[in-house]
Amino acid sequence: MPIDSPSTTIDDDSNQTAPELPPLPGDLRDRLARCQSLPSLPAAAARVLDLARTQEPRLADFARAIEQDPALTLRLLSLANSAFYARNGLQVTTCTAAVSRIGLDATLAAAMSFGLPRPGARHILDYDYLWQRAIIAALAGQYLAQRLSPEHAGRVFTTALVQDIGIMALEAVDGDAYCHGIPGLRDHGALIRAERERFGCDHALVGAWLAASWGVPDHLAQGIADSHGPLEDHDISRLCLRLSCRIAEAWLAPEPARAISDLLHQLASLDTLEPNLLTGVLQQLQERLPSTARLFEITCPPNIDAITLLTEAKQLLFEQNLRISRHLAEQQTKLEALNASHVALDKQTRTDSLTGLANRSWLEKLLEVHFDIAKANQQPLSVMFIDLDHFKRINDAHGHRFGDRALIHFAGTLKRMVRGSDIAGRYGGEEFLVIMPQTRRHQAYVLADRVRQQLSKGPLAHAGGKPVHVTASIGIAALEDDEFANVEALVDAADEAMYVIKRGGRDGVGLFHD
Ligand SMILES: Nc1nc2c(ncn2[C@@H]2O[C@H](COP(=O)(O)OP(=O)(O)OP(=O)(O)O)[C@@H](O)[C@H]2O)c(=O)[nH]1
Repeated sequence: MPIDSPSTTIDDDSNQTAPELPPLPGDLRDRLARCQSLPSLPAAAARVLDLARTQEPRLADFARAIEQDPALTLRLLSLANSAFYARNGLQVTTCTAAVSRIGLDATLAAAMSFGLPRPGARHILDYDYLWQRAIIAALAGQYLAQRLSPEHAGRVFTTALVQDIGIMALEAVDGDAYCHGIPGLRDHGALIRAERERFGCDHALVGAWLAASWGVPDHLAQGIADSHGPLEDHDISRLCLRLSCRIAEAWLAPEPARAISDLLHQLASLDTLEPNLLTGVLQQLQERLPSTARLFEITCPPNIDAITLLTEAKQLLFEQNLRISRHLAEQQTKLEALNASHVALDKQTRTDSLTGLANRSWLEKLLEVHFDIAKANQQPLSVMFIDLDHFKRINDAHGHRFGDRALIHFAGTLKRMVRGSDIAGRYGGEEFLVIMPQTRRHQAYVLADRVRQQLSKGPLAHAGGKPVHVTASIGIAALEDDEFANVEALVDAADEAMYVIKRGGRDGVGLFHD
């Protein structure tokens, strides 16, 4: 029920059973129960609450209960005659008319807040700040709820107004120790953390316990207990309440524009809220805070121009986003550089450092993959095992470095001769392996013989101006008849075919099986 629409019920669903409140830590509950100076309700407010709990409360009964307390009556009359409620300009003079005009939720809120401790010398805590926070949250929450869930606007107003009564209770129970043990009231997040560390729970739960002990409707106590939850909540009245205290904190922050910009940033990720809603809330606060502060007899919170505040906040948010995207771009560049070095590193671990061909472990990994593919798709796959002949003699005759150059030269020749889909690698020493996917043994044979002929055609290198010829023994095995259980068997077969050639006099190509 919105605060400005009179009704004789507190809230449409106020009689629904709310979930039970989480229990207070045992020792704190005992201390609260023993404490003589907890905030209490004036008798008139207690009677208003009693009436609110009855099945069908009547307007006249409320008015009679309030009339018992002249100060509360005066407060209600001024509320009903304030600019917000007296839109038609007519003044009300009786309690019944006042209750009828402002609605029962606002009546309840006024009655409850009337009994709460006021700013004064007795308190160490900044009660001015607490009260300012309370009325800003109440107005903000009410505005939000009127737009998002009008039937809950009254409830949100009342709950937001009294959501921090737990702070008053903790001050009463723990005195100076509490006031000096907390980091102040202005950073609510830090306050909550300090309370949880000190008492095992925060003031929201204590406030809910206190409100329940006054006999408030269950939903009100539950609302107080829920008030510190995250903004990501699809329950609209909870969201309005939680957002209301964040708005209050931002309005009262030393740098409101920065605080609102942080809030805008948080709201950007919520799909439940339209960003423009915040503009309306801030304008509403600017308009209504002075009169509401007068009604509650507290110092008026700073008068901030809503439009300027939002413009500054959006500018700060824009600058912050710009900083974030610059930072992201820098991170991205770093990541790319890291990836590039990783790729380079990875390439190093895959290639043979002398020839630049695939090394043995990479060859084996690739062969595993091609072997599985060929088996699964019943495709041919051939491997060629090449062993250069009498290589020891080359090294012995011309030196190891010359041998190295010969190996590099052969690797280059081999790479140029194989197809793009083939993989040529150095298996070890003067041994090379070529993997030929989708290649039948007779096709592999043609390539192998071409390699052999290429070696015999021209010298592999020159030593002292003289050509140095190298021949090769080549063995081929093919996965055509499904006879090889694994890659090792296939490579062994090619190796065996190569050895047949070696034993037969070298410089030739042999097929496994032949
Ligand atoms: N220069 C050079 N020589 C290598 C390298 N790896 C292996 N070798 C040499 O290759 C030769 C292989 O000798 P063997 O296994 O006896 O075979 P081979 O002399 O080629 O004779 P067959 O294989 O029987 O024809 C050895 O002398 C190795 O030192 C290398 O990276 N660089």
